[in-house]
Amino acid sequence: MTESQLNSMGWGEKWPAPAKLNLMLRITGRRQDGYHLLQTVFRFIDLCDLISFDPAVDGAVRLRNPIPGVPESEDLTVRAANLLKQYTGCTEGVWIEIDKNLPMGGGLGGGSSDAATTLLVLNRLWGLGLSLDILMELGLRLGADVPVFVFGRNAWAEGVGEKLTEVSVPDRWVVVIKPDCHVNTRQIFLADGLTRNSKPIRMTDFLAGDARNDCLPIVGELYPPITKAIEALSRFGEAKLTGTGACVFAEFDSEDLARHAFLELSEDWQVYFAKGVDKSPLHAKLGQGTF
Ligand SMILES: C[C@](O)(CO)[C@H](O)COP(=O)(O)OP(=O)(O)OC[C@H]1O[C@@H](n2ccc(N)nc2=O)[C@H](O)[C@@H]1O
Ligand SMILES: Nc1ncnc2c1ncn2[C@@H]1O[C@H](COP(=O)(O)OP(=O)(O)OP(=O)(O)O)[C@@H](O)[C@H]1O
Repeated sequence: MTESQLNSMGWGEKWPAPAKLNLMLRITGRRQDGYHLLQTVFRFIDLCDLISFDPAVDGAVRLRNPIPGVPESEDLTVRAANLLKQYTGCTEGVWIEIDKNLPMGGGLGGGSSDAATTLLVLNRLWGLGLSLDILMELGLRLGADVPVFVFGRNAWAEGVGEKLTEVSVPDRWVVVIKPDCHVNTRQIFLADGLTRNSKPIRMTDFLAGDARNDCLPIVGELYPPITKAIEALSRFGEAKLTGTGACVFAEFDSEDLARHAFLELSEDWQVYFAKGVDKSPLHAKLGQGTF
């Protein structure tokens, strides 16, 4: 096949892997296997990693640019591609290249989103014909945040984050601070002082303003830079923690106010400026066709 034929199929193209924010997060219980039952609202933003795929003739799954500190076989894109091969018996190989823009250990779900993009795009490029439901189920085996990135719409989530209902949240501009620390999600979920018995709420309660994150007290205690970032962002808007952190964010109705906050905070912090979107940029690029 010629290079232009391969490109027209989507090989060699850059596919987005967007970030998510948790607009609220309640921990309502714990399963026998230790995983926590949550209620959360996932909101997509337009900050993205970019991932490209090229055919590999030897049938292996390989990374062109492994992420420092993450062994190639543990990278979530490699695990996602190998899971697809194992599940379907597909014998194809692939070279994966990740332009990493999303901070790691930030609560923006970067690794999970990279995995979801790999599942969806290779399903298309390898012609596997798996449904969105099956891809979400495979995604859940890789991490609790992967299914929503396969789902591709802002969502109210329950279970460990895999029971998803599409929701409409207001269009907003977003400023995100990445404090200078990495939060280990597992450590937070194992912490003694973590609230694990929040009363479940309904979507209408969230829309009426009940939007706390149960991880914040313990995360703030363990990571002082996150408390400082919340204080700094609170000068401009309602500052919240996404997931287990480390990132904190505020939403703005006005682009000008968001830009003002972004510029002021940029002097002292690693800051990102983003726009909330209803649909994952990956799904927008994949279009309506079969997955
Ligand atoms: C905090 C959130 O980001 C909210 O969206 C997610 O719940 C975390 O999702 P994730 O990073 O994909 O998490 P995983 O990679 O599945 O799990 C990391 C570790 O966090 C703990 N974990 C995670 C999710 C969950 N609902 N309960 C848990 O107890 C488990 O100990 C697990 O070993
Ligand atoms: N492609 C990848 N990109 C980023 N991290 C990866 C990747 N593959 C594996 N990882 C591992 O996953 C860990 C968590 O990374 P990630 O960026 O998803 O964190 P996060 O934003 O806190 O995610 P979450 O909100 O889902 O908890 C990293 O520290 C790294 O060890």
